[in-house]
Amino acid sequence: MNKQNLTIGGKELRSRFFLGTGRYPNPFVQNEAIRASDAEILTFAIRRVNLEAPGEDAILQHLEEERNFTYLPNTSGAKTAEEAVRIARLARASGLSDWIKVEISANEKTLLPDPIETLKATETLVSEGFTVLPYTSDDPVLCKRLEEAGAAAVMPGGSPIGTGLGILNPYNLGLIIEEANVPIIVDAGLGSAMDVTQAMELGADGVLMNTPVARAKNPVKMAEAMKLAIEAGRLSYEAGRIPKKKYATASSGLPSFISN
Ligand SMILES: CC(=O)[C@@H](O)[C@H](O)COP(=O)(O)O
Repeated sequence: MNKQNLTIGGKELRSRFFLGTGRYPNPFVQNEAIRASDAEILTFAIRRVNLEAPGEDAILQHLEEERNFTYLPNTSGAKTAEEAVRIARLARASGLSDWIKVEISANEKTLLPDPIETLKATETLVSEGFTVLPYTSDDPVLCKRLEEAGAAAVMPGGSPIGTGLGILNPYNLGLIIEEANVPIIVDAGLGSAMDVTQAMELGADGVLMNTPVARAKNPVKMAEAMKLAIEAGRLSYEAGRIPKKKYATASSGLPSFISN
């Protein structure tokens, strides 16, 4: 079967796995998990990076140099559009990337994204030439507005960051995917390979995860499990599942190519 690669901001990606770099037990495990995930896009909080010398940074210096990663720095910690825009400009000025994950939350308890500030920041950063991937709530109207504002991909949450609760509203997510003309990446709240497969079978173009890999008992094995779940879910989506029915049909009947 012909598998189509994902393209974001004009860049063709071989992997649909977006991986966070925080909270691993140590840099060695982080590196092995990244390798096992086969992720190409790595995200990290800009506020945790030493922007004076990104090459010597504690997070980034451990990443294998031979692999060709695309960095997706994120604005986590920002509480307003103004703060997020300032952080993004700093990251670009220090040579990190002009790809930016807009992440704005004011509520420490839920870390849910602020929809209004997220839209404002997206509009500003798009107008400044950034490739913008906003992390947002799973609201179909808002996701459409972000697409119209020029987001290169839209990233609705499955559930709050770090909860591992999985996809709380598959109905909304299905609508978002159905309506979208840009890639939809499910970002945050996934906990297991089952959640990932569900996201991909709903038709998501990719998933972004950090906690379920970094905090697993064995992050390297979990990174591989998530990679396989992404591939299986995508393949199943492309193959087209059977419709759900209320009553049984004997599966031992004659094949349709004989009975017809
Ligand atoms: C690293 C990052 O960007 C997180 O803020 C992201 O939203 C992932 O969430 P989980 O940690 O729940 O996978």
